[in-house]
Parts: sequence; structure tokens; C-alpha cells
Amino acid sequence: ATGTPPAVAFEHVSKNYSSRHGQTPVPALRDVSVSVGPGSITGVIGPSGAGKSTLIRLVNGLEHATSGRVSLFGREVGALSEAEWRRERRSIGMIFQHFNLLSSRTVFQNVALPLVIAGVPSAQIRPRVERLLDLVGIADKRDRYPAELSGGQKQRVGIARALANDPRILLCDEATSALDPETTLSILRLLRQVNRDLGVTILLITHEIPVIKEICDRVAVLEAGRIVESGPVFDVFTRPATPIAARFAVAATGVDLPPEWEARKLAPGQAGAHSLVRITLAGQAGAALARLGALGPGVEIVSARIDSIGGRPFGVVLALLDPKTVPLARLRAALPDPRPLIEEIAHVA
Ligand SMILES: Nc1ncnc2c1ncn2[C@@H]1O[C@H](COP(=O)(O)OP(=O)(O)OP(=O)(O)O)[C@@H](O)[C@H]1O
Repeated sequence: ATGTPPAVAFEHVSKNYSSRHGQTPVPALRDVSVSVGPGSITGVIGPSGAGKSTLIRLVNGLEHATSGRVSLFGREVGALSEAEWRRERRSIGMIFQHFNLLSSRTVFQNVALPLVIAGVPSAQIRPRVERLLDLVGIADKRDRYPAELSGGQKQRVGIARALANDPRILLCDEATSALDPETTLSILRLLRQVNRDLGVTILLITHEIPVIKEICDRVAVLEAGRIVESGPVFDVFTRPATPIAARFAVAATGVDLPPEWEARKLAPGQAGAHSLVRITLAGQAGAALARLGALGPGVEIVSARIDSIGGRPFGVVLALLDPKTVPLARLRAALPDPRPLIEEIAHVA
């Protein structure tokens, strides 16, 4: 515990929207406590309607918590005066799914706008905007209009504009959801560069696993207004503790029960001839696969994947065990340290 406050802290935050007919309020966030470390890239993932946008709107002051506290760099958002909040808001940069550029302004003018609004003298604006356009790699497009740009280029303009006032934190609202996978990757790399080189904290919300997997240090899983799981991305995706995190983990790790096995599933409690196990390996995935192979005919590998999350290697293997030849205990004993997670996911005929 150092003296540095989190970039963003939610403490027991609930948010209800009043319903259109004025009766039952709509709960969008329920008792959310989560914090974003300064300098981190933190992601919030959840399905549509989970409350992700509400979370962002509470940070940028567009909405206020019904109960609980939201703080920005140690200062409670709801307790700031108008004037303090106006100043504090400059420490927040925002990027959007649909870029929100002004179509009648050039790239240069779009990026310059926040500086003009902040009253920066025009002699300082030009070099600042040029530096930002260089940083995001679109210096050659400075006099183009948004309609003349690709989606990825538009988002680069959006990022340059968000950085214009030297924010301490960047809020990203589904920033890559309108982009194809390759462009998504290039924008995520740019965000990582911004985080690393400028020290800007990033809080992003998304429903896309690759976004979390590619750049986040930590992730919080939001479901129906509640944070059901949070922690380092690697831990949440390789050791999911809740069904929804497990669903995201399957998407992250790419290993799921192949459809032909679904049909062979026996009802829970029914003793089956074979058990299907999921083995999650951290570290020595290759060595573990070799040991699995060496166990002989009692183990059949159904699917396997070796990959990395946040630069840490992991592997996920689905294997069919004949419990007469290879009981779980033997499987466990055969696999090297660090001890893998072994879960029995189905009995199959
Ligand atoms: N202004 C509003 N008035 C009433 N209800 C709202 C309002 N904004 C959001 N909600 C409700 O609050 C809940 C959370 O919405 P929110 O937009 O935060 O979710 P989300 O996770 O961002 O979803 P999506 O990914 O679809 O944008 C939903 O049930 C939504 O219908």
C-alpha cells in the first residue's frame, strides 16, 4: 500500500435509471467495487446491457451514482464543485466506437478543437497537433476530412484528439468494435504504446475477448450490473471461477467441447465409460503435452491449444480419459509443475 491513489476507484457503486413510466427504477450497476491502478490498462468485459457504458459515464461525469463513491485520482467525483470538475475533466480523454469526429472539420482541426476550447494560444496549437498526428501515424492526412479516411485512420484521429489536453486517463468505449480484426490489432498496439510511452492509464470497456487478451493487464467481468470476477487477465482467463468468466475464457483460449462430443454427453450423475477433462496449463505447456502422450492409450487428446495471454504462455487441453487405465490421480501425478488445473467437464458414452 503506497500513497498513490488509484486512477479510478468505484466503492460500492449502484446506479439506477428511473424508468420511463416512473415506476420501478432500472438497476444498471449494483454494488460495484473495482479500481484501476495508475499506469495500468484495465478492461471491463460483459455482454450487452451489463452496465459497461454506465460505468464509463459515471467516470466522465455524464451520470451520477445513485449510491457509493466514484473517485478519480483520489478525488471523489460527486464531491467536486463545478469549477473543480471542469479542471478535473481535462485529465480524462475519451475515444468512442463511432469516432465522433466533426465531419466538416479537417483532421488537423478535429485534433486542435479541444485545445481551442481549452483556450490554448494558437501559436502553441500547431506544433502540439503536429506532434500528436505524428504520434498516431497520420501526419500525412492532416488536411483530409473524416469522410476521406478509413475506420482505423478515423480512430487514430480520435486518439490524437483524446490526447490533446495531456490527459492522465483514457476512457475507451468499444473503441475497436467498428473495426476489422487487423485494424483492431493496430489500434490496440497504438493504445499500448500510448500507455507505455506517455504513462496514460487506460480504462476500456468491450464485449470482445481479443481486446482484453491483447492489451489489458487486469480485467473485470461485468454481468447484469455486478462485477462477478476481477483480477489479472491471465488468472481470470485461465482459472475462471464463474460461468460467465468461463464462457469468456473459452473464447479467449479457443478450446471448447467439439460439437460431436456434445451429443455423446451423459446426464450428470450417470456413470459413463469415459470422462472428458479440461486441463489448463500455465508455463510448461509443451512438456505437459509430451507427458500426456506418454500416458498411452488411456488418454486421448480431443483438442489442444498453446497460446499466451499478456505475454505468459498457457495451454488448454481437452482429453478423454479411460478411468480404468488412467484415473484422475494418475493423470495429476504425471503432469509437471506448475500444477495444472484439471476439471472433469463431462461423462461421455
Ligand atoms: N438512460 C437510461 N435510462 C434508462 N435505462 C438505461 C439508460 N441507459 C442504460 N439503461 C439500462 O441500464 C442497463 C445497462 O446499460 P448499459 O448501456 O450501461 O449497458 P452496456 O453493457 O454498455 O450495454 P451495450 O454493450 O449494449 O452498450 C440496461 O438495462 C439499459 O437498458
